[in-house]
This record gives sequence, structure tokens and C-alpha cells, in this order.
Amino acid sequence: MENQTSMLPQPAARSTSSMRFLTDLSESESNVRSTMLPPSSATTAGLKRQSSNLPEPSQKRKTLAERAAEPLRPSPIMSTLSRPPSTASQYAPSSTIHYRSSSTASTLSRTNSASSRNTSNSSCTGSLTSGIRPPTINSGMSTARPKSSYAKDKPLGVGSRSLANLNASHEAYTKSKETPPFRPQGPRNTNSTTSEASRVCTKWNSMSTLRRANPQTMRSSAASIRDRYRDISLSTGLDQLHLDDDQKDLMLPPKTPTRSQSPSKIPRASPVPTAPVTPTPNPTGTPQLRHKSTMKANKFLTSTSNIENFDPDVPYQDWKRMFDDSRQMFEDAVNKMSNAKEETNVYKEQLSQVEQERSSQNESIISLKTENKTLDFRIATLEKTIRELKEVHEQRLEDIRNDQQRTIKVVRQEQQEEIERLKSEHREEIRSVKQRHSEELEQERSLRTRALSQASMQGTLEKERHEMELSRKDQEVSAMKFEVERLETTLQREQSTNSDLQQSIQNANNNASDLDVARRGLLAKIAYLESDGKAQSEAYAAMEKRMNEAIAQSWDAENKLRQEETTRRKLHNQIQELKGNIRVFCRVRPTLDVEDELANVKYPDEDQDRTEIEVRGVEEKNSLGKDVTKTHPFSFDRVFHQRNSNDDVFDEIELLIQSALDGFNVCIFAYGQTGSGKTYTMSSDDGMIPRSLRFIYETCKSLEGRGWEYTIEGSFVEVYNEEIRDLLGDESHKKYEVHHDHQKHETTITNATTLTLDNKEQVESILSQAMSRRSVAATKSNEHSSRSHSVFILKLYGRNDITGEESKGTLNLVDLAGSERIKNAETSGQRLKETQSINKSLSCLGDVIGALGQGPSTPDTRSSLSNGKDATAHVPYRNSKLTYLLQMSLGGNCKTLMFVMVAPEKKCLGETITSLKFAEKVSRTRVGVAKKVK
Ligand SMILES: Nc1ncnc2c1ncn2[C@@H]1O[C@H](COP(=O)(O)OP(=O)(O)OP(=O)(O)O)[C@@H](O)[C@H]1O
Repeated sequence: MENQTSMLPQPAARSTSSMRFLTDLSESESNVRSTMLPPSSATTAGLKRQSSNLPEPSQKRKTLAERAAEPLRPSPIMSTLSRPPSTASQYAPSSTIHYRSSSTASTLSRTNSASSRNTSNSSCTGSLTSGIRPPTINSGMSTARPKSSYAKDKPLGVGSRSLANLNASHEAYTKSKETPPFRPQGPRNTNSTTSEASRVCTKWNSMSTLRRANPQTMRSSAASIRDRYRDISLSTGLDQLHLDDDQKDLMLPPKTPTRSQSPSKIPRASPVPTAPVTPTPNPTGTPQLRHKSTMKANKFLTSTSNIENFDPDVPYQDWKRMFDDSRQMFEDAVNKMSNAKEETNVYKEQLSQVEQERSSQNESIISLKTENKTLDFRIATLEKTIRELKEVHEQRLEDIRNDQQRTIKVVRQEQQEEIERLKSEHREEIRSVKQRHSEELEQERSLRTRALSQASMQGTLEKERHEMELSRKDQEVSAMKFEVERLETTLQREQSTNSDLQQSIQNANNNASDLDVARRGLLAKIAYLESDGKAQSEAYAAMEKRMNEAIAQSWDAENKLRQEETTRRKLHNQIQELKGNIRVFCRVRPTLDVEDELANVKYPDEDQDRTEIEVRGVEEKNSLGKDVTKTHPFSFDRVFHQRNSNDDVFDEIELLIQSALDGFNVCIFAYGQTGSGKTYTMSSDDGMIPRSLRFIYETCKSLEGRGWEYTIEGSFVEVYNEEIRDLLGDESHKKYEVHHDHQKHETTITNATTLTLDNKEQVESILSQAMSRRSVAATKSNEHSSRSHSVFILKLYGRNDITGEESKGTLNLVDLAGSERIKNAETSGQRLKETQSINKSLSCLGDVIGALGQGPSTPDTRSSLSNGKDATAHVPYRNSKLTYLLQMSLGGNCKTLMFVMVAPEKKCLGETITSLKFAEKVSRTRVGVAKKVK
């Protein structure tokens, strides 16, 4: 082999490398052909260095013989061109062949450039079939391997621009055709292939145009190519001569099925036979060249070989075929590359989109985080604001509540004042009306009576006078008549004597005329007397008529008075209802011992009709350890100052007593600690019981004139240690039981003495007897402390015969035993038992009033209340004798007045406040509307 090699001409100077060939192609493609250098080796080498700038081979370039002796290996460029990622090894062997074919084909194509020029513009298909040179391999290489060492070292102005032009053309064409979107995994469609073919044609045409533009240059270039072609053909032919059979297979162009994978529709040259591109081997196995003389004479080309007779057409055809194959492969590679590029572009686009999305997502995440932080901050701010607002609202709510309470208090106070004012106005009005009516009635009555008596007297006198006159006149008439009769007798006698005495007739006539004159005078007198009696009779009749009229007027006045009385009762009842059926009066007694320290008791309203009282409590330590004194304000229907007398007190209860006379059940009881003035108020000589009785008697007396007649029955009992005792009886220990008649609304105590009270004196003696028999004992607080509850029961039955009205009322006047705390009382034995019993019954009284206060006061329940049955859940009347006895006087159908008695001493302060609180509770109790007992 070495010999053979040495026999070959040195290729370094004469033949261009494949790279130089590629460079030429590149230059031509990039319109550098216009400045194409002559085909001298030096120029070619220089061009190679300048344009391709390929790295110098590190080793000495091998001779063709050496290279022919080397085993086939893929050219890096061609393998890159033809290598899809998965089929690189498949194409590696053929790449060498392609490489060589390309260079040869390139050279050949240039020799045919003249002919191709005629058809280059006709059509792409025509160009290709007529052997017009396809796009240079160099451009394809540059496209396929942009980052290879070759491409990197190569100036971008040539290969890159060509590729860029190709790409631009391809893209423009693709866009103009509106090719469907790229599908990376689908089969490449025929349109795409067609467009690529069109692009190649376009490029080739442009190059042809250039050729036409510079024929001289083209001619010189063709000459140089021909020169080169000879060398190349020669060396290639030598190469082919040395190929063994195996290698021949490898030298075959890609098989048709492989090419058909690329569905290019570019018309191709006639199919290349699968036979080796080398000439048909002779029987010796060596490749057979068409140049028969040379090839037959010499197996190897030597320096003595006559190459002039070498026919280049034979290898030209082979090289043309190889070129076509290479071109096909190149096109495939370009297609794949463009596909890959498109894919890459698509992926890049997708990547950029994804990147954009990612950046936008990041931005949105950042903005969301910022927003989140802002929202957190806002939420915190809002929560803070809400807390502040809540506090402000709570504060406002508290203020409003306080204001409302103050307002309610003020309104209540105003209403109370208004009610009191109205009450006093009504009271005054009623009093004035009553007084006015009484006065008017009295005046009228006296006037009428006087007029009547005067008229009667005058009538009697006149009558007597006229009767006397009449009798006198009658006597005078009878005397006159007697005189006339006597005169007539005398005349008759005279007339008889006249007959006797004619002479004397003259005298008798004269006497007769005188008597006649006298008779006429008498007759005139009689007529006068008769006319005077008639006038007197007429005057008498007129007087009698006036008297009857006066009597009728008097009757009318009486009727009016009775109607006024009925109206008054109704008004009175309405006023009592307005005042409430449970009323509480507070009374502060004066101090008994000047040395006693007084409690701080104030009367906020300084007018005469007080309703408020303030008691300053004992000093206490608050939670901070400071001494504080609480003021306890109380409000009642009426508050009596310690200066007020029993007289003042009775003025206020007078109307209630009147209600009892009008047919209502009234209960007045005094409540308070021992020694606070209950007995003084109720049972003292000028207390409420004697005053009430006096009032009742006086009123009954005054009502007699209006047709009312009253019967008063009284009982006086005491409840001592839960036992009833009769204070009017004979001190025998009888059994006293309480019975209620709910129908008649009446309470009776069996065996209790009931007296009919006819006069005041009797009442006073009864009272003194009862008081003397009450259970009294000296206690720490009171020297004469009542140890029992006394109940004075008055039943008032009224009847008006004129109007037919009837009334039945009950008045209970109760003097309760004094409440006292056992530890304060310092009692023991009987006193202790009494105190316990008293406290228990007072506690029961409080429970009853509390239960009544919770009960309904609606009209539906009033009827049941008026029947005496409990419409409330339960009123514990039976828990004590006292409450059971007073059941009919504590329910909703009676009028109750409670006196809460207060001692002014400081030592009594605790009991005072307790009593006042209890009384206030009672004051707030509403037990319905009282009904008249029928
Ligand atoms: N308004 C008053 N004016 C003058 N003295 C009074 C007044 N009220 C009470 N007293 C006197 O106070 C003393 C005690 O009064 P009284 O006996 O009425 O109290 P009490 O509440 O009935 O006591 P107890 O419940 O223990 O029977 C008596 O001496 C009485 O005269």
C-alpha cells in the first residue's frame, strides 16, 4: 500500500479538500462568486483559510492512497449533516460517500452551468433534473451545525448569512403559503417539503442569475473547476478503485425507502440504481472505469499514466448520481434541521410563554402576597377600629342607659308631680263643688223654707183677717137685715097706722122717704162688703199657688242634690282609682328624746304635699377602703313631715273613708318598727280610728237629708301569737274563726262581738275599752309596745229610700305590731315568742303583697279578683292569721292604704331603711281595680 500510495500524485497541492469545495459552494451561494478566485492552489488555500477559517490539520494531510487505505469512517461534517439523533450510526458509512459525491457533484455541476443557465429560471424541477447545482453543502453544514468547530471558526458573513437567507426565504414562503402549525410528532406533510424544495430552487435560481450576470467569471471558474475536477475525478476514481465489495455497499447512496421517508415532492432525477456508484467491477473485482484504454492498461495510476485519455463523463455520471443522492440527503437533513429548528422555535416560544407565564405568576404571587399583607394590615386595623368602636359604643350605650334612667326618673317624678297636682286640684275642686253645692242647697233650702213659711204665715193671717172681716160683714149684713125687717115691720105698722092716720100720712110719707134713703145706704153698704171678700179670696188662692210652686222647686232642688251626690260618688271613686288601690303614706314621728342622735332624713320636695324622702345610710367601707355613705331616696304617695299632725294625716285619708261609705272595702294599716308611732297615728285619741268614726257619723248625718240611712256595725279583734282575740267580748276564751263569703265579699269572725254603733259616745267608750284590753308590753324600744296586730272592723250598710240605692262597705283599721330584729330587741321568753310571731306575720304580709303585685291586672282577671278568687298563681293568705283575716281587704277589689312609720333616731336607721324599702315595694304593687261590694 505504501508503494501504491507513493505512486499517487500528491493531493495537497493539486486537489482541494472537501472543505474547500464546501467553502466554494458557500461563497457561491452567498454571492461571493462574483469575486471567485482563479482555481490556483495557492488561492484556494488562501480562500480556505480566509473564508472557512478552518483549523489547520494537526497532522500532515494524507495522500489519497493513504486515505484510500484507511478504513472508512464518517466525516464529522457529513455525519452531522446526515445524523438524526437516533440514526447517526446508520448513516455514518454513507456520509463519506456523500462527502465525496458532493464535492464531485459540485464540480460537475459547475461544468454544466452553462446548460443549466438555460433552464434555471424555468422551474425548480427543471433545474434539478437538468443537473443544476443544488444549494451548497456548506450552507447546509452551517445550518446543521451552527456550533461546530467549523462553523464557529468560520466568518459568519458567509455561511451564516446564507443560512439566514435560506431561513428567511423559507419562513417567508411558509408564511405566504400559510402552512398549518407545526406538529412536532406528526409526519411531515408534503406542502412543507414542497416549500423547502421551492426555497432551494429559488436560491439556485438566484445563483444562476449571478452566473448570467458575470459570464466571464463563470467561464474562468468553470475552467478552474474542470481542472480541479480532473484531479478530483482522478483521485476519486483511484479511491473507488481501492474499494472492496463491502465498502461498495457502504458507498451506496441511501436506499430509496430511506429517502422516501422524506415526502419531498420535488421532482428528482431518475432513480439512482442501487448498484454501486463505482463502475461495474471486472471479473478481477477491481472497479471498471469507462476509460477502457487507461484502465485496461494500468491497474493503478502512476506518474507515467496517461491521464489525458481519461474520460471524465463516466465518473461524472456516477458522481452526478452520488451528488443527487447527497443532495437528497442534504435536503433531508435540511428538512430535519428545519423541522428541528421549528420544533426548537416552537419549544422556545412555548418556553418563553411558560417563562412569561411563570414571571407573570411570580408577579401575581408577589402582588398577592403584597395584597395579602395589605389585607392583613387592613384586617388588623379594622379589628382595632372595631374594638375601639365597640368600646365607644359600649360607653355610649352606658351613657344612653344612664340618661334614660335619669330621664325615666325625671319623667316619673314629673308624672308623680302631675298626678299629685291633679289629685290636689281634683280634691280642691270636689271640695269646692261640694261646699258650693252644700251652701247653695242650704241657701236655697232656707230661702225656700223661709219663703214658704212667710207665704204660709201671710196666707193664714190674711185668711184670718179676711175671715174676721167677713164675719163682721156678715154680722153687719144680718144686723142690717134685722134693721130692715124691723123697719119694714115698723113701716107696716106705720102704714096701718097711716090708714088710721091719714093726716098723719103726709108725715108718714116723709118718714118713709127718709127710711128709703137709709135703706139705700144700707144696701150700698152690703154690696161693698160683699165685693171686698172676693178680692181676699183671690189673693189667698194666688198665695196658695205660689206656695205650691215653691214646694215643687224645693223638690227639684232635692232631686238635683241627690243626682249631684251620685255623681260625686262616681268622681270620688274615679279619683281613688287614679290614686291606685294600694297607696303608701310615709310618716316620720318627731323625736322623743332630744338627746338622741338623729338620722339624716331629708325631704327633697319642700312643698306642702311631699312625696319624697331621702335617708342617708350608715357609713360603710367601700372596696377601696374608703368610708362612704349611701343615700337612699324613696318616693311615696304622700310623705308626712314630723311636724305634721294627725289632723293633716286624716285630711288625706278622709276620701278613703268616704269610699267605705260609698260601698267599697277599705283597709288602712300602719306598718313600722316598734315605737315608730303606729298606735299614735291609728288609735290615739285623735288618731285615724276615732277620727274616721267621727267622720262617718257626720257624713251619715249629712246624707240623711239626701235619703241615705246608714247602719254601722263594729268589731274589734287582735291577732296575738297567731291567735284571734275579741277586744269587745267578755274575755271568755272562745274559739274565733275567720270565714270568707266570696259571693257577698264579706268576712265574718265566729264568736266575735259585733256592735251596732248608734252614736259617737258609744264608739268612744268601745274604743277605750278595746285599747285597754290590747296586748301591750314594755319593750326596749317602746314602753307601751303593742305585741299584737289590732283590727278594727267597721261594716257600713247604707240605703237610700228615695233613690233605692244600697251600699255595703267595710273599713278595716289595722294597727300592726312593731317589726323589730330579734337581736336588737334583746328579748327572751314570751317577748321573744311574740317578736317571732310578729315578724313572721309581717313577713307573710309582705309575701301576700308581693304575690298580688305579680298577679294580672287585666280586665279578664279583674272579674275573678272581684269574686275573691285568686287569679294569680298563688297568694299565700293562709300563711298567717293576719293575712287570712285581711284577705278581702288586701285583694284587688279593695282600697288599701299603708302607713309606713319612721323613727327619726339614728339608732333606728337600719330598721327605718328596711321598713322604707318594704313600703316602696308595696307602693309599686298594682292589684287591679277595686269594685263596689254588692
Ligand atoms: N307624731 C307623733 N307626735 C308625737 N308623739 C308621737 C308621735 N308618734 C309617736 N309618738 C310617741 O311615740 C311613742 C311611741 O309611739 P307608739 O306607741 O305609737 O309606737 P308604735 O309604733 O305603736 O309602737 P309599737 O309598735 O311598739 O306598739 C309614744 O309615746 C307616742 O306618744
